[in-house]
Amino acid sequence: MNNCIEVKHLTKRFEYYKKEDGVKGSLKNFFKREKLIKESVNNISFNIKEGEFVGFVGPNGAGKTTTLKMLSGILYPTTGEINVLGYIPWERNNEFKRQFSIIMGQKNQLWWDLPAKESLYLNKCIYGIDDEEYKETIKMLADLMEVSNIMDVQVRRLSLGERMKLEIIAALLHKPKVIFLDEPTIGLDMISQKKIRNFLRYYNQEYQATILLTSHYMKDIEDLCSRIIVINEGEVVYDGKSEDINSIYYDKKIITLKFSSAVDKEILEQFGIIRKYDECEAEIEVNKDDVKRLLQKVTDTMPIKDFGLSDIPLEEGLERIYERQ
Ligand SMILES: Nc1ncnc2c1ncn2[C@@H]1O[C@H](COP(=O)(O)OP(=O)(O)OP(=O)(O)O)[C@@H](O)[C@H]1O
Repeated sequence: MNNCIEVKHLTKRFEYYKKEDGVKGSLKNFFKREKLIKESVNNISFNIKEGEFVGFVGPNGAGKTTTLKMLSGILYPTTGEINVLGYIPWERNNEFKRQFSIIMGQKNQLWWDLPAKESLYLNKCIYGIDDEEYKETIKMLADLMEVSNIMDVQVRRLSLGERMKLEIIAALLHKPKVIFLDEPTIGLDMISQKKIRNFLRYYNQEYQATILLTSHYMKDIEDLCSRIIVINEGEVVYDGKSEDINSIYYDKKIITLKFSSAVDKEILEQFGIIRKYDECEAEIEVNKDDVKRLLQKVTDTMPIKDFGLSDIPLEEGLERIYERQ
């Protein structure tokens, strides 16, 4: 498959001035300003193939949004090259604009005082979508997101989740081939997050859309992205399969136990590493091969009310990657 996004040695350096406190400080700044430089993105390179769904993760301030803004042409890079669908994003070619979308969970594109359907209609006109196609697409997207009944409601009256679903519909009306998603599920409840995840999965598969997703919710990344690019302090520190992030833990599992009466921590320690303990509840890290034998022993000898088995959370592998830097 062809590369749809190519990034080579991309760097973004922001220059700004130190602001001193108070009136005296402002006066001083007026005559002599101290220039500061922030290297938000530092020499990153990666390629993304057509139809890939890639997670772009990193701690706060790592450079994710800055990169997405450069990929969509909102910001110029300081140095480096970007090619998206054969276009240089900051040249803002009209053909390019018709083929991508950027959705930012913290920014609105819908008009606050109008019903959502009017903002959607505005996008129809901007993108020159014909009437029949518009009707069909709106119906299909609104049904999938279950928002047909709120199209007439003024945007300011909608809940955060409802608004986000409509923001996504507005951004996808022109059926973009490339989508940059910056925290689309931020602040949403679990049900809305799941609905949006299902929708994005469907859209990616149905239209072979290429999607680059940033999210601090690891469930979004785990559920949707087979590849993850990790950025930290402006540098790419991992680019590979999501499942390999926790490869160091490949032989580990977590057993969660709930007891009907208190169990001593010392007794549990013989089974593995205690990750959490609270008299009637415990989480123990164990070797995969021992799970069956340990569960048998635990159920035979302890007042078990409930138990569960899970993998080591993705966050832990990511933390190790951040710390390694
Ligand atoms: N216009 C600007 N001027 C100066 N510094 C900036 C500017 N925009 C961003 N930065 C800095 O660049 C760094 C990267 O910011 P960016 O928004 O890309 O991070 P992020 O990875 O998206 O973080 P978060 O997860 O918190 O959204 C931050 O330290 C930020 O303060």
